[in-house]
Amino acid sequence: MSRTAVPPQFETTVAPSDQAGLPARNDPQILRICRIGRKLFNVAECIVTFRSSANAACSANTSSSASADCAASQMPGTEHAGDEGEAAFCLDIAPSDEFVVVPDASKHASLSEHPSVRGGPQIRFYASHPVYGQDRTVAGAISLIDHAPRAALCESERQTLADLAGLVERELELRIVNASQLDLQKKNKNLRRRSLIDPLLGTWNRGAIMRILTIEAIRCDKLGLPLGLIVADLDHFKKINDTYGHPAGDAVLVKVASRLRSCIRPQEALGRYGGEEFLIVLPGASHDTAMTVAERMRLAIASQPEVINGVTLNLTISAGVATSDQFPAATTEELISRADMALYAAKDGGRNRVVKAIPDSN
Ligand SMILES: Nc1nc2c(ncn2[C@@H]2O[C@H](COP(=O)(O)OP(=O)(O)OP(=O)(O)O)[C@@H](O)[C@H]2O)c(=O)[nH]1
Repeated sequence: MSRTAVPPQFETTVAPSDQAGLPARNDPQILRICRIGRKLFNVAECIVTFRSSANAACSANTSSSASADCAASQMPGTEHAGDEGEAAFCLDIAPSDEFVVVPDASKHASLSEHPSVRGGPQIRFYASHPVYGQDRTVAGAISLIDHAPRAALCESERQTLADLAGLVERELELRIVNASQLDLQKKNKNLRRRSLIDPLLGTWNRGAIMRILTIEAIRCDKLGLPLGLIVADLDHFKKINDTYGHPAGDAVLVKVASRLRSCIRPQEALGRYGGEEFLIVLPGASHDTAMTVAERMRLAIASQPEVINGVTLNLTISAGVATSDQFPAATTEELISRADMALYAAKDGGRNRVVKAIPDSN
């Protein structure tokens, strides 16, 4: 439906504003202020309207329907005939940077032509105070509407309307603070996550897997559960780098990490302990279980060649296993050292094998 042009003194000057933090339509806090305004002034309607970045559509001289693009809060339960309702009337009138009062719109030179004055809700009295955003530009307005003519507002009434506008401004400020706090929390979370993840492999990095190991060791100890550790290392990886280049070596590491990850359960953790060395933490895993997982990992790598840049590579890993049920008095560092020693034994033994840590014989 085409809209009646509003008089120049009420014309919306289109200035796209930042919408972040603008209250939603029928925001409960803004509605509360509207209810207070309605009661205080004993008027039919108290309406808060905001400019949105879609305000181009709110321009008085466009023919498109604008109210859907602009936020308007009003008392619930009031009747509106589409664009001819009170909210649409307020949205038609630009949030001026001055206090505006029209005692009888039907006698106003240009507003008398507005469809909401000539017919529809029969608007007569109209008063409005600007609402400022954080940048001190006009963000919207708080308006009073009545269906009978009224006297212009006295000084103290103007002050009351200005105070209500101040409350709306406070709500806007709160929303902006809340929005930036949420944004900050999200960024912090992402940063924290990034600081724990290996950027190449997407596994836990060394710091993170060590923390997981410490936490799980304490938890398992409290629950009387064993804790299993696997240290796994790619065999002859230097040769791959030297033959096919570092990027191909990186691609191999990514594939190996992915295969290793497929061998563990969600409560177990895979971390990059060094260049091509992985540490796997298995909470609740006994010696036998940890050996089974390590053997599953070895097979997952060795059973099928990997194709990198069109080159087929037969990969293998060696692994050392140590568990707390084997070494009940060991610290986490000692357990890692035991698993490491077993890994060296696997390398010495010819690679592509799993070796368990041997308790001292005395
Ligand atoms: N492409 C790539 N190579 C890495 C990365 N980190 C470490 N390396 C390489 O991994 C290789 C490890 O070599 P070595 O320690 O001799 O181990 P290896 O050749 O696998 O021999 P064994 O472990 O004894 O079987 C070195 O060439 C490192 O440069 C990485 O992130 N990307």
